Amino acid sequence: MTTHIIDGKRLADDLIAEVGNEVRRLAELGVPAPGLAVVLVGEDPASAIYVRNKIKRAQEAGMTSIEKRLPADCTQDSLEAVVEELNQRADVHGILVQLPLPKHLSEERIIRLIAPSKDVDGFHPENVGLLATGQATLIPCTPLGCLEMLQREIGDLSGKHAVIVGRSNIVGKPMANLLLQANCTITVVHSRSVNGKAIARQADILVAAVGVPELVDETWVKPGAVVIDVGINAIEKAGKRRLVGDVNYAKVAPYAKAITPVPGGVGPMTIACLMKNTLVAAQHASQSAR
Ligand SMILES: NC(=O)C1=CN([C@@H]2O[C@H](COP(=O)(O)OP(=O)(O)OC[C@H]3O[C@@H](n4cnc5c(N)ncnc54)[C@H](OP(=O)(O)O)[C@@H]3O)[C@@H](O)[C@H]2O)C=CC1
Ligand SMILES: Nc1nc(=O)c2c([nH]1)NC[C@@H]1CN(c3ccc(C(=O)N[C@@H](CCC(=O)O)C(=O)O)cc3)C=[N+]21
Repeated sequence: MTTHIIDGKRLADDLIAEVGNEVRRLAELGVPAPGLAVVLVGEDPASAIYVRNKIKRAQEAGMTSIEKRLPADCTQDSLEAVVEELNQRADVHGILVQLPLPKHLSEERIIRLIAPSKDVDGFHPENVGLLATGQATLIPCTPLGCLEMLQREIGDLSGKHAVIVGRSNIVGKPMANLLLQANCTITVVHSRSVNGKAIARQADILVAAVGVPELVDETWVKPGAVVIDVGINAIEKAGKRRLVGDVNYAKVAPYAKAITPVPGGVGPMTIACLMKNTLVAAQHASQSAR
């Protein structure tokens, strides 16, 4: 069996080029460039890299971007003031607050404060509810990127058994909702599941979003399954820092019909979907201004 390696980097480049074309088309009609604001609290180096990537990709797509940095020890009030200012700004169409926040800050309160129409992460309870009822326009970027890759790989997903390992609000739960809407049969496995591995082995589509480096090996995978590895874990190997997923790629790849690599899989698609969501938010803003 030859395994298809799903090239998330190339798909992301294509998607960003498409978004860029639409941004330029709108500019010719006099629609202002979509604006993305990224808020980063603290100095976490990994977060800083993602934020830099997001800003670079926004520029590639012809969007404006602004970065707001706050110190790790900032107050809840000062962070809320930043979000409120961004909510008011007409040139900002998308707001992303990089998570996780330092422990002393309330993520829930910050997410609720972001205007739902600018919530390009799709984390506001209003957008979560719209997703759950099949009415969403702003869908969480990571699950959206995974769905796009699955549809390109498989086509119609109807009737496929999808097992999602992980039930976080940012990946596992919205992934389950999206795949349910795509007519998959869904099972969600988490840390309290009994024999999650045996359940995973029944999957036609296996999505790993666990945050445990290389947890999923070949004993979790039915031969011929399509495997999506959401995990991004920095580990030390032979004295060097390296990124690995939640899937043991070398062990799983020979059995999978198709698999996403790390890096170069879900990560770049997440950022491309963020650009797509920012465009969608800007289009809505220009329609409601008319
Ligand atoms: N590529 C991208 O763009 C993104 C990548 N990520 C990466 O994806 C991974 C998951 O992120 P996120 O969802 O935020 O992580 P969380 O830590 O929020 O959630 C992890 C989930 O995995 C479950 N879990 C933990 N250990 C096991 C286990 N041994 N067996 C079964 N389930 C387990 C937890 O269960 P319980 O709920 O019971 O605790 C939890 O539901 C991370 O590696 C993260 O870095 C995240 C976001 C975007
Ligand atoms: N509000 C919020 N929204 C998020 O979407 C969000 C977040 N907070 N916090 C952190 C996680 C993580 N995340 C990644 C995005 C892109 C890559 C990415 O581009 N990865 C590249 C390589 C990156 C590298 O080399 O370090 C790849 O996998 O090929 C990774 C991880 C978004 N997240």
